[in-house]
Amino acid sequence: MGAPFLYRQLSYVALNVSDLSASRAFYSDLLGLEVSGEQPECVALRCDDHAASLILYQASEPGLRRVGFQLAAKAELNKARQHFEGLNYQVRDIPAEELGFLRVAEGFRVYEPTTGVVFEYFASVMELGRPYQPGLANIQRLGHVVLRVADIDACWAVLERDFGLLSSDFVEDKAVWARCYPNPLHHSLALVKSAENGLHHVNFMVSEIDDIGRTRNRLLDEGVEIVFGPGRHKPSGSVFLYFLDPDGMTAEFSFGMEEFPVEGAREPRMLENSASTMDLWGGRPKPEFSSAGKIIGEDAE
Ligand SMILES: CC(C)c1ccc(C(=O)O)c(O)c1O
Ligand SMILES: [Fe+2]
Repeated sequence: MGAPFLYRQLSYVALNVSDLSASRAFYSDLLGLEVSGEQPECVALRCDDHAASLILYQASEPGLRRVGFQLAAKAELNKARQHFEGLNYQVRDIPAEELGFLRVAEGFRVYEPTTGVVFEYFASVMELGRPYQPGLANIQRLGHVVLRVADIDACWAVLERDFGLLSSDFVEDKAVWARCYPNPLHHSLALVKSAENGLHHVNFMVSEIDDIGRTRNRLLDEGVEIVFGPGRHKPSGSVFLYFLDPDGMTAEFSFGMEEFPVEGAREPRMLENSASTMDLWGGRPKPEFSSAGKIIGEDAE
């Protein structure tokens, strides 16, 4: 069956944070994202020419609030809406009072039923006049978001069937890396089997391998905890570094990623469930790796 609607890209990730000014400082002053919008209870930051790559909301508990996907065209947004309505999903318009801050023309939100993650869809999002200027690190773009999921088979069945994601690789009963067709990136979203649902990590892609090493040293100097890496992932081939944000949520910088053609893409590979699939260089994550961040469900927003 063909794709139910066409994606463009993972546009932004929204996190709840327990201390907005500490997280704002971490993502802007330490990582190099640029503050692109601010309200009393939330801050938008960007790492490309669009208005927001990461949105931070002051809240009592840290966690994943929402993921925002840009679709390929307005016609695809209409198609997606009809698709979800046809499947009896509750489709909610983005509230009018939020459109200005998000700088999107229109869109809607749906809940992924197995995890409660809010998916937001829009087609038209504002590009800012002044290009994003990488500062501390050459961040290219928001890369991907990964979820911890208790029932990985059920979650993947829904994401593939209803949300139109394609698998690029998987480890049976352990992980799925998924792309949003026809975006070429190996994955924009991934699932890792865990005891309970939650945020696993948010990834930012850098354009120079030196940014991985330099970031490691800069973050160590600033007392930030590195929890895994530097290393190289087998699935996408990227070189990675994971570290903790002020709430203990995990962020990743990565360099390089396999890209898929629109037509004639290779089949998803079934990869071995082994430490070297996650790090070909033989590293091991610390226990704090991907341990913080709940999924903020419908009632909490
Ligand atoms: C360890 C995590 C789940 C992981 C594994 C592989 C890749 C990749 O191939 O790019 C990741 O980005 C990950 O975050
Ligand atoms: Fe990742």
